[in-house]
Amino acid sequence: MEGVDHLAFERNKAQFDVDEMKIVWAGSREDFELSDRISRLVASDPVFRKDDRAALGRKELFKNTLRKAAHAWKRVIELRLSGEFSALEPEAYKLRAFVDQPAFTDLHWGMFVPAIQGQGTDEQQQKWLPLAYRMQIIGCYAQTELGHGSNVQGLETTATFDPKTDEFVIHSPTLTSSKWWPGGLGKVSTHAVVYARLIIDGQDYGVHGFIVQLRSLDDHLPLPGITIGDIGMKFGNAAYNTMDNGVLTFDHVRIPRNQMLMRVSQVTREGKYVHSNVPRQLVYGTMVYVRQKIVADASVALSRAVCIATRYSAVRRQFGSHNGGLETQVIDYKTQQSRLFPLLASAYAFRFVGEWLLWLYTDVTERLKAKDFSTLPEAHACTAGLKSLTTTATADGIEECRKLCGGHGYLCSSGLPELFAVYVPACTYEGDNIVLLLQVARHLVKTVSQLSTGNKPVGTTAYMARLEQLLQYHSDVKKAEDWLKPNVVLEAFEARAARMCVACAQNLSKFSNPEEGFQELAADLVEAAVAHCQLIVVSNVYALSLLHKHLGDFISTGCIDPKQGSLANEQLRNLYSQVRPNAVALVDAYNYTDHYLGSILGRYDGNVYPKLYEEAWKDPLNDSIVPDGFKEYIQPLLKQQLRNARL
Ligand SMILES: CC/C=C\C/C=C\C/C=C\C/C=C\CC/C=C/C(=O)SCCNC(=O)CCNC(=O)[C@H](O)C(C)(C)COP(=O)(O)OP(=O)(O)OC[C@H]1O[C@@H](n2cnc3c(N)ncnc32)[C@H](O)[C@@H]1OP(=O)(O)O
Ligand SMILES: Cc1cc2nc3c(=O)[nH]c(=O)nc-3n(C[C@H](O)[C@H](O)[C@H](O)COP(=O)(O)OP(=O)(O)OC[C@H]3O[C@@H](n4cnc5c(N)ncnc54)[C@H](O)[C@@H]3O)c2cc1C
Repeated sequence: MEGVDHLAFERNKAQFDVDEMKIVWAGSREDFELSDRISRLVASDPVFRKDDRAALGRKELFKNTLRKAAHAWKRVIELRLSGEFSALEPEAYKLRAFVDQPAFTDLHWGMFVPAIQGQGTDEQQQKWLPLAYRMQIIGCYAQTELGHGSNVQGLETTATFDPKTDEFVIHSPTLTSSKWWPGGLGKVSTHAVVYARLIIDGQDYGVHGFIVQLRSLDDHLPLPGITIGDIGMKFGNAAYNTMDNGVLTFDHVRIPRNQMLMRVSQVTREGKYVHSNVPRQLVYGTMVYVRQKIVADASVALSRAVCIATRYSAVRRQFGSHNGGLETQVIDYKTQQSRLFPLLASAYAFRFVGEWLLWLYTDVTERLKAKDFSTLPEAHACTAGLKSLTTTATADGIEECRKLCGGHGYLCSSGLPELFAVYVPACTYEGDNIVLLLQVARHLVKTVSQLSTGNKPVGTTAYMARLEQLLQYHSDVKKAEDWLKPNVVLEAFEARAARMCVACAQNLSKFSNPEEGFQELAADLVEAAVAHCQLIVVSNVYALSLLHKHLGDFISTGCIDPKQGSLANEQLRNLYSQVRPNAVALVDAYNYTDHYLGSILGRYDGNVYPKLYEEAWKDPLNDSIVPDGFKEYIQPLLKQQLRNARL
């Protein structure tokens, strides 16, 4: 019934202050109040309706996205929201809070602006950023090509310096050098940061970033030498098809020398290449920035799915009725809890590790300003590893939440299919997850190999300094509740990660060619990297469910024995019982509006069945009782069969 809270009985079980937890989840009271204000404004603004997307064709869908993005920008200005979040929050988040679907603004604010901020000189920032902030130009990040994405050093687009005219000639020498995938490129962006091989006097200096105008600011037509378009439909119906991922080729396009991003390296008027004594990898800085953002993004996406699945699991009853009484809530089944509650814990764990990663990123950014590159390897390994870990867990978690909702989870009106389709490319963009884990493995193997040189490991690898102790370690857990002690859990995870890393390093040492060994052992190295990244994220409930899931590692590395493994599982069940009365309150703390969730199963009031039934009739297929095509194709067949039967 309208207005009745069908989940009130669940909310009354909460054993903590939900309003306080809302502040914890938002990060601060100010951020809670601002995000609460924006989400309610968006929910009440008809421009931001989301329930029509499944029925729109690609062109209508895209046009609608442009309309939303323009309206969102106008509202951000009207409400003077610009700059209100913490200094590090670009406009992207305010716009994303309004538009809540992939749009060109993600790349303008999330990559084009940060690339200029991170790799542009002060003069270049002074020239280009005001234009970008006022959206007088719209930018994208054009790095990936048809033939290369993971292998950035394999990019083929060239930027050849012409000393006669003091220009770079940007060119696509091969079909595979076509820029391919950049979001916002296909139909909207007027400019791009283009990654190309710097060529001076025939010498190749590797990949650098260049600001290139793509379209006229008058009529939006492609400039001479530019061929540009959309790469076509992607996975899912609406999903990422609200984004114009594009294809772009250059036919000897000329740009002024001062449009090469020159904070890291410079080219003088005479054509001399100057590489200031900074790591060449700073050219990858934008990717590091977005990877750390993606970790926070994972907690948002996973919490949306968990919110839907938790509320619906409390509403859904199946089996268990005695003497005509109520059937059992599916959230009371231990199997449902063992699948759902670790995801609930993961959403919180990823939220908190995302805050820590933002601190690490901010710290390394400050150090870079002081030419202190000491924590750059740690920042690269942590952003790469946690981006990989959290996006894989979130993509798998959203799919698990769909399954936790049974048949109704497969309806678009559950919100889960769309959430999955929009989210899954996160395992690929900003770095394929396996490629990134191999980066972490390189860092770990290097750390282990340097232990003998007296190089003290720091940061997230500091536990490697206690290698001798960790290699002798065996858990002294005697009873289930011992697994509730944080240090007991932490030591088990440290020992597992250390032993898996050392085993890889020892096996690598058997190869005369280290690169050959690395390739041969890549699968083991990835598992060691996952163990290290999980150690970073570990928190009680999240940790024990991981320990149970990866029990084989813990036992095969000798950290724990089967009995201790079963005690961990027993403790996990006890924890599920403690989470159970708080489950609905824990997802209420995300403070998502029904509009933002876009899910009938996840409605705050739990009024699922009447709304599911009501929604079904809105489907265009129900516009007519007899569907188009029936009389044309099926009825003649039926009548013919009937005639045949009478003969
Ligand atoms: C609102 C939106 C705002 C923000 C985003 C918010 C949320 C997220 C939501 C949505 C995201 C929005 C849109 C997504 C759009 C997607 C965009 C893209 O996909 S952009 C393209 C991304 N492409 C990649 O990630 C490519 C992956 N490949 C690489 O990074 C490199 O090729 C690789 C690191 C794999 C190899 O590089 P290479 O130069 O060959 O180095 P090598 O492996 O030899 O290592 C040499 C040396 O360098 C160190 N190193 C490598 N990378 C880095 C780095 N980034 N930083 C620091 N150091 C690095 C490496 O460790 C090694 O060191 P040692 O020599 O061993 O010491
Ligand atoms: C939705 C979406 C949006 C995107 N937006 C942008 C954008 O705005 N700008 C941009 O520049 N790019 C963008 N990209 C491109 C994206 O960055 C690349 O697709 C990504 O980096 C993966 O590279 P790839 O496609 O070359 O994959 P590949 O590297 O070809 O991966 C294919 C397979 O090879 C494996 N593999 C590759 N190398 C190794 C190795 N050394 N060892 C072991 N296995 C390996 C991978 O694990 C994977 O299984 C986007 C992509 C998507 C899907």
